[in-house]
Parts: sequence; C-alpha cells; structure tokens
Amino acid sequence: MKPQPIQKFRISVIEDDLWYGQLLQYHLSQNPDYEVALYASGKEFFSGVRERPDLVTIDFSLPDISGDQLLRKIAQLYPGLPVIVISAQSKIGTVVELLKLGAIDYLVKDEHTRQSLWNAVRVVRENAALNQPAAAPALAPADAHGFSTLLKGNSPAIQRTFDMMARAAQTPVNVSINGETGTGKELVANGIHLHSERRKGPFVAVNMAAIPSELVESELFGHEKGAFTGAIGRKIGKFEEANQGTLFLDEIGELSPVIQSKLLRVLQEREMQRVGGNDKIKLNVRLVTATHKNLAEEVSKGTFREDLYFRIMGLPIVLPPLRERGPDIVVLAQHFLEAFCHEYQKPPLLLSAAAQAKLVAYDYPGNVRELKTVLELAAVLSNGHEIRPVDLLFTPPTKSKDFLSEEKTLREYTRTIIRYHLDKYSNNVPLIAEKLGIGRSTIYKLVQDGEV
Ligand SMILES: Nc1ncnc2c1ncn2[C@@H]1O[C@H](COP(=O)(O)OP(=O)(O)OP(=O)(O)O)[C@@H](O)[C@H]1O
Repeated sequence: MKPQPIQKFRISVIEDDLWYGQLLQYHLSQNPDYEVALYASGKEFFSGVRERPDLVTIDFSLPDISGDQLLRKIAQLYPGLPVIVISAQSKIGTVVELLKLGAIDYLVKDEHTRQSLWNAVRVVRENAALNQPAAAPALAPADAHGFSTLLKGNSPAIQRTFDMMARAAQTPVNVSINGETGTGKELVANGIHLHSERRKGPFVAVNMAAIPSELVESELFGHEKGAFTGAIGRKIGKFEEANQGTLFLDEIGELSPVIQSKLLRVLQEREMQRVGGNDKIKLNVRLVTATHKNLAEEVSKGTFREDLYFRIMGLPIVLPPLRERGPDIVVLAQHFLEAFCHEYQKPPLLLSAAAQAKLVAYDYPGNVRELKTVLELAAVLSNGHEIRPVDLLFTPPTKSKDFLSEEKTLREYTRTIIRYHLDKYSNNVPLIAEKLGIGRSTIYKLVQDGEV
C-alpha cells in the first residue's frame, strides 16, 4: 500500500509590510509540516486563496480593509477558522471585540512576536489534532444551566457573568476575573475550564498572596534538584502541572516585578525552564487570572507591568459583589443551609421570613464566603426546625478605633494580631511573618507557648 502523503498545516499570513510578512513566512516555514502563504492585502487573500487554510494570521491595520471587517469576512467565508491578530498594541481594540469577531489570539508586534507566533501556531495545531476526528461528540454548549450547577444565583448580575463565562469557555484566550474577595472567582475559573475543550485536562489553582515571595518562582515554574539551598529534589511547578489544562492564578496583583517579567516571557514564548534547569518545556496552558485590585490603576501607578496587563487581560469578566445580586442572597443561603444540614446530618432546616429579611439587609464585605460561614454556624447552632434571625451571626468588621479602645497590653495586641493572621492565612507562618515584618521564630514561639 502506498503511504498516505502527510497533510500539511496550511497557514495564510496577511501582512502589508512585505519585509515583515516575509520574515514571518520564513520563520514559520522552518517547520516542514507547515505550508505558509503570504498575502499583502485582504483583497489579495480573498482572490488568491484556493483552499480553506487551517489558520490565518492578520495584521490588524491593512491599507485596504479594516481589521474588524477582515475578521468578519473571514468568519463568514470560513466559519470556525482560527485567526490570530498581530498588531501594534495601540491599534488593537478591546480583546472582547476581537473575540466577538472570531479572533482566537492576539499578538503585539515586538521583539518576541516571531517566537510567540511560533508557539501560538503550535498550540492551535495541537488543539486541532486533539479535536480530530470531526465526528467526535460536539462540545456541550456552555449555557447558563451548565454553570448554575456550580454557581448558584439567578440575578441579572450573575446571569451576565454566566454569559461572559460561556463566551470564555468557547474560546482559547486568557481570561481575567475581577471581583471582591469571596465573590466566587475560583468557581468561575473552574466553571470555564469544565465547559471548555480543555475539560479533560487539569485545573490547577494557585493563590499568589498565600505563597512567601521567595518561593513564588519555584512554585510556578518548578525547580531542579540543587537549584538552591533546600532544593533536595526536582519539583514540578504549577505551570507544568496545568499543561493541557487551565491554570488559575488568584491575586495576580501581588506578583513582584521580577516574577512579572518572568511570567510575561513565559506567556509570550509558551515555554519555560524550571529554576536551575536548562530544558525548555513547552506549555499549552490557558491562563485565568483574578484580582480584587484595579489592575489598570496598578499599571498607572507603575506597580504592574503594562505589557503583562495586556497579555493576561484577555477576556475580562467582572464578578459583582453579593450585595448587588439582590435575590441571590436567599437562593444561596438556602443552598448552603441544605448542604450543611446534609453535612452535619441534621434534619432539613427552613429559613424563616424574618431570617431572610435579616440576610437581605446585610451588606456582606466578605461576599459569598461570608454568607456561607454565617449559614454554616446557623445550621450547627440551631436546635429548632427553622433558622431565626438570632441564629444568624455576622462578624462586625474590626475597626482600628474599636480595636485600640480595648486598651490591651502590647503583648495582648500582638497575640490578637497574630491569631487574626493565622486564621486569615491558614497558619502559613512564613507568609504571615513576611506580611507583619517580624521573624518567623516570634510566631512559632507564641504558637508553641500556646499563647495564640
Ligand atoms: N455563586 C456561588 N454559588 C455557590 N457557592 C459559591 C458561589 N460563589 C462563591 N461560592 C462559595 O464561596 C466560597 C468563596 O468562593 P471562591 O473561593 O471562589 O471566591 P474568590 O472570589 O476566589 O475568593 P478570594 O477573593 O478569597 O480568592 C467558596 O466556598 C465557594 O464555593
């Protein structure tokens, strides 16, 4: 039998700057599996292309057709065809708009573009191969029903979030989630992963604020044995762990400048090296980031890199605070109550009307997490068949004035502060020592002496 000729992966590059176009064409052609055609304008592409390509890259500002029109036309002619937009940063509109028009990724023209493109093409090709044969079961539409098994709520505010999640699940781009603490950012990230093509791959979540600064690099990228004192064996980092899946980086605004630039490089090159290692490890990871900060403000203050901000922003999703989700408060409360009664093996409890009114009137600085804690306590404490307002205990926020007016000794204040941080950061002593600017041994000693 004659061997089947290997089907080449057909790439069309549309670029009016001839020199730059040839550079990209030459670079991509280094892979013998790729067949790269160059077109200098939208017109040339539409009249010259004979077969449906497997991938198109476009310069967003061509002389004969605007980037939006070109994207629309390509989507009309070749539905589902992956398009990568390449442009000078200032000329790119919001990523959401590009996605709506069918782009799957965008690259900024800089000294890394060739490498970024090389890696982006590799990921598209890998994903195309993963989705073969075409007869594989279609991806379930990422609809609101799918998400609502994970995230409870029917308010218009959360429905808008579900819409954005559905859009994110259907595209491979990075996603950034902004929301106050406890609003459910990790659940949103997980929901997107479970509805995306990567759902068979791993979902790995990391809270950047919970890792002591000196360990961040090896936590994210891993290390080789002997890379630094204490590196007694090889460690696989979170990026590698999440390969072929989704990496959720929470509290991204906490990254130091050094880690920001390393992260940017890894995202551009889609490959990384373990700390102390030489091997380049290829990555195919969808990044979902979250923060409660206003990152744009951090960029203007100079504490967050602008280029990294653009790279990770991808599709932005805003998660509203619980106090803006009106009717969801009771829906969520009932959901948690049922779950905790089950967990603590108690008969089902009702939420009295007065208890519902008390729940709705509160403003939840700790959002869904706070509501969940309040309901857990109520379920445990209640002896009757329903939850009454007295069973709902909200923790009043600690005000420094009240705190100081308690007139404690300095040692007592120290204990209170350390106890508070131990609870907040799940007994992560190195992190707490760093946050408070004190030695770890001070904390260990208080713990050992049973003072906290
Ligand atoms: N819509 C929801 N339905 C059900 N449970 C929810 C919902 N939103 C949040 N939760 C629950 O509330 C808790 C906090 O959620 P999550 O950890 O996702 O919040 P977060 O915004 O990532 O928090 P942080 O800002 O501290 O990182 C979790 O126990 C989660 O399961």
